[in-house]
Amino acid sequence: MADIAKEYMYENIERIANGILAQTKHRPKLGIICGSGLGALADKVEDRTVINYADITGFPISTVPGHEGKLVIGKLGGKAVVLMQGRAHCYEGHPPQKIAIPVRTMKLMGVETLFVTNAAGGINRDYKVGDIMIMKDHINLAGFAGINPLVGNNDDKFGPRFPPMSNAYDRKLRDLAKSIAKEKGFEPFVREGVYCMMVGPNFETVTEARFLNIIGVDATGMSTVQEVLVARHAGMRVFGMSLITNMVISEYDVESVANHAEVLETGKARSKDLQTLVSTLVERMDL
Ligand SMILES: O=P(O)(O)O[C@H]1O[C@H](CO)[C@@H](O)[C@H]1O
Ligand SMILES: Nc1nc2[nH]cnc2c(=O)[nH]1
Repeated sequence: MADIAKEYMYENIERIANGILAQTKHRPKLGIICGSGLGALADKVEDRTVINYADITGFPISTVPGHEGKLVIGKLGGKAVVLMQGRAHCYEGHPPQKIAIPVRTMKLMGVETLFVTNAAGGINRDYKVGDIMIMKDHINLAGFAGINPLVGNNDDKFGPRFPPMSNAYDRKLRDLAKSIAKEKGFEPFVREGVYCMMVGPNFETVTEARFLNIIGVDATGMSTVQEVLVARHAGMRVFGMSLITNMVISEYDVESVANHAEVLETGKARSKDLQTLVSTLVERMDL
């Protein structure tokens, strides 16, 4: 089996993690990854240290609008957090093992729980643009094609060779999020469902949309799953939310098409509610 490239090795990730910790007084146990257009949550982080990904040697950089590329470390809901304002994606040319770097860095910084958020296209026909989907499970469709960050030599220091994935999304956190949604009057637009990762960067064809619907997918995107695989491999607790920024077109000959500008617009429109959900969850969860 091929050796792991130096940049993905434990010692390198440890170096990155220690370098970040040396720049902040905070010792976060919670990590949050903000998806397309959802980085405004960083404005709620107090007493913060901000580091550009570009200044962290070895960190994957995002080239996509709506992904600021900043690591924000500080206090949210009274708890120390490390928040990623934007993420890198495989379709930008990063190998999946590179997508693993930020999650493993957080783990070696002491993070035990990871929140992931993303913008996603609605596949479930009952969903509407602006709905927030609590992630119950995922399908790693990219993994079916061999794109999986856990492929290659396994370093047991990161986690076991064969990690289970049947309970990837923490049930207690999902229940807490649902009860907060009820209390805040968000129930009409908060769902729970299954996310599927496509590699992208193209949006889906009509037949792909129909296929995803048939196999039980509720929403689809081009990220998140790889981060969750790495986090669960490392024994981290995971919670995820998708903002439905558009409905994936599942009828032939429809004139309108999916586009990233619409994704960012919806992000802006619903981002306050998403921020409220996340920050209240952070405030109330055990860490
Ligand atoms: O998953 P996030 O990073 O939120 O972004 C989603 O939005 C972009 C497409 O508009 C893709 O990058 C897709 O994955
Ligand atoms: N694959 C995919 N990713 C998205 N991200 C936001 N919207 C979409 C979508 O419709 N499809």
